[in-house]
Amino acid sequence: MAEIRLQALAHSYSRTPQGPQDYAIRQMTHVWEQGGAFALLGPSGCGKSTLLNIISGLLSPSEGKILFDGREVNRLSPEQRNIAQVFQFPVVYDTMTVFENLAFPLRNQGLAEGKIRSKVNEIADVLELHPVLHKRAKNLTADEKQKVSMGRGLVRDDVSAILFDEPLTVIDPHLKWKLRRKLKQIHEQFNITMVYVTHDQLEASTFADKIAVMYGGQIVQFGTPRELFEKPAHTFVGFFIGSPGMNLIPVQRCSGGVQFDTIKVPLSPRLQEQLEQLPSSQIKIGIRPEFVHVWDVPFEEGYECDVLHVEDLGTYKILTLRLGEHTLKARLQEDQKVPQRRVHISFPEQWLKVYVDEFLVE
Ligand SMILES: Nc1ncnc2c1ncn2[C@@H]1O[C@H](COP(=O)(O)OP(=O)(O)OP(=O)(O)O)[C@@H](O)[C@H]1O
Repeated sequence: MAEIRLQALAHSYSRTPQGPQDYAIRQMTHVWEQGGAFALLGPSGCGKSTLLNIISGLLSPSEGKILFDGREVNRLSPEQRNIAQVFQFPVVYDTMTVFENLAFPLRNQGLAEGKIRSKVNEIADVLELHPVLHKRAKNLTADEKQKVSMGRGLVRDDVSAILFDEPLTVIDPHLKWKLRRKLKQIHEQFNITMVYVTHDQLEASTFADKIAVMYGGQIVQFGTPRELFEKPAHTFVGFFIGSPGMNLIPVQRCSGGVQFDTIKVPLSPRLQEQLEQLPSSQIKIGIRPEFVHVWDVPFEEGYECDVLHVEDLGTYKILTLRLGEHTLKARLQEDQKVPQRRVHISFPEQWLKVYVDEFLVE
C-alpha cells in the first residue's frame, strides 16, 4: 500500500509539443493519500486513462515524477511498482478455473499452497465467487469474469494500489450498484489505496471518499462529493456534477457587484474587493438549481422571471426560468406550490459563486 505523489507531472503524446493544447496531461502536482478510496472523474478525452497508465507504469510521462511513498518509480515497470489494474473488459485466463485464476498471482510469488488456498477462499468469500470457484472462466458471465479480474488484484497482500479503469462498463445495470457496494466494502476491509476512473458522477460518489475532477488534462478540483456539490472550484465541476448542473451566467463588473443584461447582482464587499484585484473580464456567476430561492409573491431583492417549463420528476420539480436574456433552472421543494407564468427568485449569498477565468473566487 502506498501514497502516490505526482510531482510536476505532464504528458504530451507529441514529441515536439508547441503549447498546452498539445498536452494530454497539463502540468500537475497531486497526492493520492495512502489507503484512500479515490475517483478520477471526467468526460471522454480529458486524460483519465493517460493519467492512470502513467501511475501504473504502462506509459512513461514526458515530464515530472511519480513517487510511491516518496520513492521515484518513473523507470519501474508495472510489475515492479506492484500495481494491480482492473480494465473495462475483464482480463481472465479462460482455460483456468476461477480458483486457478485467483491463485495465479500468488503462485507467481511462490507462496505455499496452504496460504494460497486460504487467501483465495477469503477473496472468493468477499466477492461471492464460491458458487463458481471450480468453473472454467470461459463459462462465466461478464460480471463474474470482472469479479475474477478484481479478485486477482485483491488477492495479493503486497499491492501498492489498485487502479480501476471504468470497471463496470460491461456489467448489467442492475448489478452495477451491487458491485460498487462490494468494492466499497472491500476498500473498508483491506484499506488499499484505490483509484477508480469513471465518467459517471454517481459511480464516483458512491465509491470514493474524495473525487478528482479532470477537465482538459488538469485536475480542476479534488474534494469530497459534498465539496464538489456545494463549492465547485471550477465552472466545469459546477456544470458536470449535479443534475441539472449549476446555472452559470456571464456577467460584467458594476458598482456594488456584477450585472448581466439589465440585472444587477450585489456582491459582498469582500468579493468585490477580490474581483477588483483580478484583471480578467471573463467573469461568471454560478448558482445550483437547488439553491435558487423561488417565491410566488414579489419581495425585496427578488428578481422577476418568466416560467418557461415545469418538469415533474416525481418527488421534485425543475423549473426552467427566463431572467433577462438568460435561462436558468431552479429546483422546487416537494411541498412548494408550482408557480404559474411568473415567479420571483433570489440567490442566497452563501450559495452564489463567482468565477474568473472559470475558477472560483474565494
Ligand atoms: N496513444 C495516443 N496517441 C496520441 N494521442 C492520444 C493517445 N491516447 C490518448 N490520446 C489523446 O490524449 C487525450 C486524453 O485521452 P485519454 O484516453 O487519456 O482520455 P480519457 O479521459 O481516458 O478518455 P476516454 O474516457 O474516452 O477513454 C485525448 O485528446 C486523446 O485523443
